[in-house]
Amino acid sequence: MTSVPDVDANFASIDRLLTAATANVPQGEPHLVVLPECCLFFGGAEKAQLQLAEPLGEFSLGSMQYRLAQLARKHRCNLLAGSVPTIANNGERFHASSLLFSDQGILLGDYQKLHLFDVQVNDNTKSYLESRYTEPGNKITVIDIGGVKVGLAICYDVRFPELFRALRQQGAQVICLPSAFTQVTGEAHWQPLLQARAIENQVYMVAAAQQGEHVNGRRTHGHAMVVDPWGECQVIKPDADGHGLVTHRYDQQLLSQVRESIPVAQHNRFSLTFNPK
Ligand SMILES: O=C(O)CNC(=O)[C@H](CS)NC(=O)CCC(=O)C(=O)O
Repeated sequence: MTSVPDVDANFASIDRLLTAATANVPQGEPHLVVLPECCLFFGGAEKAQLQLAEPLGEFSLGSMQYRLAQLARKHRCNLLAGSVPTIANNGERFHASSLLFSDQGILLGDYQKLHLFDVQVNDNTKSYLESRYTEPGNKITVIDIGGVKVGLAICYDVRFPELFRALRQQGAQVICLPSAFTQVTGEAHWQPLLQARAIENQVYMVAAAQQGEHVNGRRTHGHAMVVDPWGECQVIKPDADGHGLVTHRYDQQLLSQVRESIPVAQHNRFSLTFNPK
């Protein structure tokens, strides 16, 4: 997507994309659609995201969350909304939350971005300070969808392989990575990072992405793709307005075969610790 700082306009784009994404899905098969980071609001003032933030809908859904749930029901797909703002610290900050809705519109799980992008980049933005308004999360999330374990991570998280190893150790077979990579870092690092995480953990990486030039002049890299556990990539072909989708079928046999032939989980001699602050 090339999301804009206009929630309604992004919802209209998502509705159109979901129509296309679900057109050829066989009845009764579990289907997961992954949207990019900041799918509902991107390219505006960062502070605006704070104003949009809703409480995490554990008991009742906020209005953006409700609309996402309705879309999941309408299109009969499990829907991962890559990072929407949820309230943190009594409204002083927000979490970049990934929310996973079932095809019945039930909130199945959530994840808050753990690693924040406070980074200097040689582009027209120069200096990114995500932690200005965003509160990092403190948990790891793996969710079962139709018998397949789906782990969640967001964008800059992809540079921290320990998170992905932890997700694999918690059973992940698919890892979703909604992203808004910068054009400069994306050109150099996006695909090799995705392939590395897929190959070393023997998982599918489903990497949705913002792409193109946004209203505030920010440029994102795009090249959304699915990488299979062998490292093979299926890359998106966006249409003229920068939107697009790529579809891939989950192959349990391929995953098992890769894990059996190269048993890294058994050979690994390191153990992990996670320090939530
Ligand atoms: O700020 C927002 O509105 C939404 N958030 C983002 O776009 C985030 C944080 S600025 N982007 C990234 O994490 C890019 C990572 C990246 O490009 C890399 O790791 O190289």
